[in-house]
Amino acid sequence: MTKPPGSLGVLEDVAAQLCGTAGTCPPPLPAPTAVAVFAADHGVHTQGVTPWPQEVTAQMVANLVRGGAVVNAFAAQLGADVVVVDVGVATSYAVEATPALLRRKVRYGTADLAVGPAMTLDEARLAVEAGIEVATTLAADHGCLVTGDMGITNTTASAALVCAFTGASPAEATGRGTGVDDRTLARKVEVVTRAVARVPERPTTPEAALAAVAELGGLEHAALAGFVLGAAAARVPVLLDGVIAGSAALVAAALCPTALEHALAGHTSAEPGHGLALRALGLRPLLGLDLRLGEGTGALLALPLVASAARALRDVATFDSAGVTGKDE
Ligand SMILES: O=C(O)c1ccc[n+]([C@@H]2O[C@H](COP(=O)([O-])O)[C@@H](O)[C@H]2O)c1
Ligand SMILES: Cc1cc2nc[nH]c2cc1C
Repeated sequence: MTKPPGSLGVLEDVAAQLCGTAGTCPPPLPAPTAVAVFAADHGVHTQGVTPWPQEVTAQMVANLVRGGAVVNAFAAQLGADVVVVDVGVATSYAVEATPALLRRKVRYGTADLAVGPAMTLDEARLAVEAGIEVATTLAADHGCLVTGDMGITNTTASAALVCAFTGASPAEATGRGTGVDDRTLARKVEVVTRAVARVPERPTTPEAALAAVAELGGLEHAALAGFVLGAAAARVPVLLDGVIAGSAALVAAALCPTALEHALAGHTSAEPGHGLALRALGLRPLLGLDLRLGEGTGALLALPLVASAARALRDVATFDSAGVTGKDE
């Protein structure tokens, strides 16, 4: 290629990874792209760990399906499709049947992870399978999958998963989520501490990973773990969003370590557990914009970088074809 070796830095790693995922060089463009926004509610909401009412999850599902959320605006900018997947929304919403909403509800919100298992092993497995199914279906006509999430309280479950899978302390891994005050943050750390104490540290087997996500997770975390596995099995790159996807990717890595070879980290969010998860996974985030929205927004912003990495390998002339003299050896 007509450039000094290594001059595209991290994008060269991205390009090589895209080749490995597709099994071809140059790689296909990461297009068309689909964002799957996994939505669910959390019993731990009763502990007062977020200022937002639980109903906001259902209300945002309706907003996402109508195209009014930030992720819809970012997806429109890039020509990406947005699909909302209800794996566990607790309250009702009035949305007509549409391909933009997949109803895959496993249960109406999890149980309170502060006091006991968030869900049963069977429910965790069903949510993982829903994620695999959605990825498999989307991968049939998309060249890139993007993770999204919507779930009031889900940064508490994310922090608990990061602690369990990385060994980080609750104080390091727990953040302000949507923007909680000091008292709420202290309560959140205390809840995460109690929950993590019930789980054996650093699950590495598939059985232990499923047990940990059942104990601590949200239904969207389990589904996102499945989504990562499904994308890998279909050999389509999966671009991860924020701390919810990052903590779910820890579950996916314990279910099937090689699946993460097909994952890219779009950004690091402001939530401290996210950086901890990415470091444990060995994933380098493409952007760092202090985002803390979720929905898939940060991952989508990184999509043009991934596309440019593919373009470089596909379109750039070689020294021979362009008649450019190589460097002296
Ligand atoms: O993506 C992130 O890293 C991220 C960081 C902070 C908040 N969020 C979003 O905010 C919601 C959860 O925040 P909270 O404070 O209710 O736990 C949920 O809908 C997430 O998508 C997302
Ligand atoms: C309004 C709102 C939108 C969101 N999108 C993702 N998480 C969210 C949380 C809230 C509160």
